[in-house]
Amino acid sequence: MIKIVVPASTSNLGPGFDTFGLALGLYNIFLVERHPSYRVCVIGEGTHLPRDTGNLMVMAYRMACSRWGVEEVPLKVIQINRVPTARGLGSSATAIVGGITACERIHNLRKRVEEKVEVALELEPHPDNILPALVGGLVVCAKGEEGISFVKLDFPEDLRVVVCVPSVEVSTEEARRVLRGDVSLQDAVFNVQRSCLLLASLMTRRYSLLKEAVKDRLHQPYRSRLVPAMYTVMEEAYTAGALASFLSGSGPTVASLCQGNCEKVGQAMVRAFKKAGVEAKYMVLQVDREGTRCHEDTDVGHR
Ligand SMILES: Nc1ncnc2c1ncn2[C@@H]1O[C@H](COP(=O)(O)OP(=O)(O)O)[C@@H](O)[C@H]1O
Ligand SMILES: N[C@@H](CCOP(=O)(O)O)C(=O)O
Repeated sequence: MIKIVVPASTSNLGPGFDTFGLALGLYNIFLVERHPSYRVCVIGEGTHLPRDTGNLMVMAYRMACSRWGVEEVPLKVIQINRVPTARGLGSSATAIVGGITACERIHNLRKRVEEKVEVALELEPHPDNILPALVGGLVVCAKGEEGISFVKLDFPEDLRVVVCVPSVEVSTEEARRVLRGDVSLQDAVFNVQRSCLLLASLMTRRYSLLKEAVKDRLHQPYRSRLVPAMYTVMEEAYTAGALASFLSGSGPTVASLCQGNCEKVGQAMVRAFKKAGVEAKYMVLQVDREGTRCHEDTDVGHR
């Protein structure tokens, strides 16, 4: 049996829509072995997920087999999910990366990251969760005619990510539908300035700049109507001592970067959601620096 461990991720980080992704120390585990027919068992988050070839992990496995010219063998998959689904924490990316990695391992292939991303993009058109799930850390990515370009950066060790996960689900598909197809030059410039400022302030540890650097005009304003009290939750996070606060991926989770005050920030965000009538929970997470890892023929413990 092969154990594939894939990290969650928070993407966009405010202004870097479809560009920035950060791997988180929260994991989905996929236990995989050859089997006479496809079988999927889901433990933990997402017990509603398909148990057959309609499961995204299996779809990704089959897609990778077909693109890489190997004959698929049916799999038994046990998913141990810790990443909440449809909350903006890259759950779907874990499934896609899990399936592609399963193909690589079962069929003894060694593929470059770029080759895996190429397959992944057929199932999820934005690379900003796929890449951190694969390689870990803070990833900057760009999709071009020649394929994917990316750089993995060292995220400051002293920062934690406090995620506040509301009980409501928002599918990424729906959260992309509410966006505008065109943007003004002013808004484009606003986001370019802040995306660059965000990277510069993280790389030089100028944390006082982060609050301005995570502002966004391309997606958060439109998504705020899908996420009750979104801006109030961010404001309360700042009042409690957060350095930065933004919508995690397409939401509805709100993520805050903190150097201290993590519990205080988490509790403040939960209270703000509650005031708007929405139950929520928070988690204080480290950044994952390794990305996807595999253990073969191991005695399978629950990480
Ligand atoms: N852990 C998972 N395993 C299998 N399929 C998943 C998983 N997480 C999400 N999916 C599939 O991906 C689809 C899209 O999920 P999405 O709304 O993008 O969630 P997220 O924001 O958590 O990535 C879901 O409808 C579901 O079918
Ligand atoms: N850049 C994408 C990220 C979606 O992430 P998810 O975790 O919500 O699937 C977007 O903003 O749509």
